[in-house]
Amino acid sequence: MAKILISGGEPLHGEVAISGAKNAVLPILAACLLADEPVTISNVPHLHDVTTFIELLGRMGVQLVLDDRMKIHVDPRPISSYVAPYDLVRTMRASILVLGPLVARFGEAEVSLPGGCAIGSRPVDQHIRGLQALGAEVTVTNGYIRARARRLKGTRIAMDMVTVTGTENIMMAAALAEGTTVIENAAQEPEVVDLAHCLAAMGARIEGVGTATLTIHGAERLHGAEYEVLPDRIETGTFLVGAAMTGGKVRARGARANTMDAVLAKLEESGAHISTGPDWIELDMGGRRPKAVNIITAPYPAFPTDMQAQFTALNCIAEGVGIITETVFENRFMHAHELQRLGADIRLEGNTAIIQGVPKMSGAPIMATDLRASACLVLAGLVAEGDTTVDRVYHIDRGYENIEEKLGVLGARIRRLPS
Ligand SMILES: CC(=O)N[C@H]1[C@@H](OP(=O)(O)OP(=O)(O)OC[C@H]2O[C@@H](n3ccc(=O)[nH]c3=O)[C@H](O)[C@@H]2O)O[C@H](CO)[C@@H](O)[C@@H]1O
Ligand SMILES: C=C(OP(=O)(O)O)C(=O)O
Repeated sequence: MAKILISGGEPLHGEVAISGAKNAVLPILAACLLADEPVTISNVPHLHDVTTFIELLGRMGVQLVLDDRMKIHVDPRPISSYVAPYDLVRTMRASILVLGPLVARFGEAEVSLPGGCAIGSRPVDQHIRGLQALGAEVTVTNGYIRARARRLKGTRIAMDMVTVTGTENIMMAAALAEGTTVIENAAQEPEVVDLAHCLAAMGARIEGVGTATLTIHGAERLHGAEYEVLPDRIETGTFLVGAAMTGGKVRARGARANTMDAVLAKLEESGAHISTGPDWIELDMGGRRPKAVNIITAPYPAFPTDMQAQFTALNCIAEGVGIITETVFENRFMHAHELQRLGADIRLEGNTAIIQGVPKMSGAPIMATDLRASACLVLAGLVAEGDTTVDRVYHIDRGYENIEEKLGVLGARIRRLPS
């Protein structure tokens, strides 16, 4: 298994190009199933999850052509199968996103239940309930969700909790339903907004985009479109935290500050100077050690759970005590034990981590357990004295494009050790 080796101690300096957002491109790829013409998506990040989604659509018979500028041309017309099999779904939960589009456009879908993962149990009951409310007949047998419908019918759906992919699945299904659907308690994440904009480019009519109430007027058909995926706010945040932890100065190019208010506020609170432009964010730490920050994760626009691990790493070497409470997933502190191996002082109490910053950590072999945990461990390696090797880095490749190259350009001493 490939590992990443980091020799800590170098501050990050320079400019880094931000890739398209994983959590936007995956639902947008699923949305292509709704169109009756080809869709072209640009700013597609080179990620393992994207490759998996391409494989999933390809197995269904969808024609995908990737050009060298990270554009994908998706032609859904040759589709011949409506199945998302277990072997792909188990490696990428986002495969559940094909459920709504398949049943809305083709009247049937068979998608493996994703099951739990390292960060929590992650049920999909809201996806199923939403589709049932739209009139689909849904059964769950032998580990598969099977959904059928002649034509979905618009209705009012109040989600029990804010769910990102749940909102996306229902929004996509409703885009081809008969009549109007209202989703209450909808997720407001920028990636949900990006999907709504893509659907609009395909001819969907959606009101309330970016709010907790979405009104979707179902269309008879959705047509082809060209759409550019928004920049990844979590990748951006990860590099900025790296700069803050190492006392450096980094400009994230192709980043959108207006999707990152909660994260940028916490970085400022930690002592960073932040400046922004229409498509860039610069963080200058001026060689200072960060101050500890308290964080409570919650759905957008509050602080994102996908940045929790990175700020846990920051608090480890910060001045003072930082308290981090995770409210979205029940088991998202697996990185804490690995950080302790580097010398971090972390006490876990249920869904809260109490972190007493230490002046220095020391390198050690550590193991990644999930995507953001691996990013957090790499960040910790940047400041730990000596060598840190992060094992199981396949997790990081799910959501970060060339992370070691990008950090290398910023001055980090980092390289991938082949398996
Ligand atoms: C591909 C993608 O976009 N992934 C993101 C998405 O995941 P994902 O969409 O899977 O996460 P959700 O927003 O659905 O999960 C939020 C909470 O709701 C619970 N829940 C969700 C659905 C459901 O039917 N029943 C239920 O109980 C989950 O277990 C979790 O506790 O949003 C998460 C929360 O911002 C992010 O961490 C993930 O990076
Ligand atoms: C949890 C994440 O992704 P996924 O929902 O794809 O597992 C993430 O991006 O941090």
